[in-house]
Amino acid sequence: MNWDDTTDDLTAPERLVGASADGEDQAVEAALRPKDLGEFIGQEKVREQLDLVLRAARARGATADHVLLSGAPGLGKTTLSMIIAAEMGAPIRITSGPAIQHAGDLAAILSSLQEGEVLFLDEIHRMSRPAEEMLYMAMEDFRVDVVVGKGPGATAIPLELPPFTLVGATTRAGLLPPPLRDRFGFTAHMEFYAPDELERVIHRSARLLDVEIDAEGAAEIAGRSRGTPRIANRLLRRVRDYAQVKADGVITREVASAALQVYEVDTRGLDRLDRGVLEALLKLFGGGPVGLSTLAVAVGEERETVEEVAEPFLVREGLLARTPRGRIATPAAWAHLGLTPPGASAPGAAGRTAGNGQGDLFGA
Ligand SMILES: Nc1ncnc2c1ncn2[C@@H]1O[C@H](COP(=O)(O)OP(=O)(O)OP(=O)(O)O)[C@@H](O)[C@H]1O
Ligand SMILES: [Mg+2]
Repeated sequence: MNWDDTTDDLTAPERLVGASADGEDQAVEAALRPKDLGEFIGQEKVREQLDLVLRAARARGATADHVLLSGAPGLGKTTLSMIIAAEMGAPIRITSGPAIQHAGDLAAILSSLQEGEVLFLDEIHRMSRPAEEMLYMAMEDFRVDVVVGKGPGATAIPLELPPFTLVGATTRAGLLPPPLRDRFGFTAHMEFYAPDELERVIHRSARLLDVEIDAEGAAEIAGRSRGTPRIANRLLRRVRDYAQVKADGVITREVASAALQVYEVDTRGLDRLDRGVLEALLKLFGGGPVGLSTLAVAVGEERETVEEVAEPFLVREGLLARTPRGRIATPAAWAHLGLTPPGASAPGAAGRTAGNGQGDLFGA
C-alpha cells in the first residue's frame, strides 16, 4: 500500500550503491568489460580453474563442459560468460530464464545453435519447469524431444543437437534443482572483491574512460564499493563528474571523498537509507533488540525495503544482526557512527572516533 510512490524512492535500481545494473550502467558496461581471462581481475581460484577447463577443452579440440556461475549481482558473471566464448573462439548466444516461458522457446534456441557455440542463460533459476526438464536432456545427451501435435495424437520427435557449452548464471544457486546443478561440469562461485582488487578495477576503468586518478583516490572509491566491481565503476563515474566540475579533473583522495560525501555514500559504502536504519536502531532503540516493523516505521520505509534493501549489506558488514528477539546493532555499528553504546565508559569502542559529528571516518 504505497500511494505516494513518486517520493522517497530510495530503493533498488537508482540507488548509487545498488548492485543491480541501471540504464546508465548497461550503456557503459560493454565498454568496461574485460575481454579475456588475463584482463579479468581477482577471483583467483575461479580464474585458475576455468583456465584449466578451457585450455584442456581447446587441447582436445572439444567443446568446453557446461559452466555454472553463481554469485551476487555485479560481480562479473555476464563478463565471464563472454570471456569463456572469447577464449574458446566460439560465438555466444545470450538469453535468460525469464525470457524462456515455454519449452518450445528453448527448443527453438537449442536447435539453431552452431557446433561449439556458447549459450549464456542468465538468471537460470527463473526458468519454467518444462523448459528446465528439456534442458536436462539437452545438456546431457545433446538431444531434445520436440512434441508435435496435441492430445492423444501427440508424438515426440527426437532432435539431435550439435555439442554446445551452456553457461548458466544465477544469483541464487540454492534455488537450482539438484538435477540441473549436477549437469554442470564446473561451478564457479564468485566472491565479493577485496579492496586491492577493486582498486585495480578502478584504475583499469579510469584508463578506459580517460580519467586521471591517483592511488589514494582509487583506494578511497574502492573502500566504498561494497566489494562489487559494478558499484566501483558507478562511483568512479560520479566522482569523475565532481572532479570535472569542482576540481581540475584529477581524482585524488580529497576529491573522491568530497564527491562521495555529496552523494551520501560513506566510507564503508553505506548510503542514506543504510545509515538511516542504523541511526534509528542506535539512537531511538539503544541498539535494540527491536522488531523489524517498528524499525521500518521509525525510518519511514516499508518493511520490505528495510529487510531486503538495507539489511543484507549491514548484516554482511557485521553492523547489524538479526536475532529471534529482533534487530540488534553490533559494537562496530556504534563505532562506525561515532556513538557510544549506553553503559559503556566514554573512552570505549567509539573513543577513537568520538567527536566526529559527520561520522565520516577514514577507515583503516
Ligand atoms: N573481474 C573483473 N574485472 C574487471 N571488471 C569487472 C570484473 N567483474 C566485473 N567487472 C565489471 O563490473 C560490471 C558488472 O559485471 P557483470 O555485468 O559481468 O556482472 P554480473 O555478475 O553479470 O551481474 P548481474 O548479476 O547483475 O547480471 C561490468 O562493467 C564489468 O566490466
Ligand atoms: Mg549479468
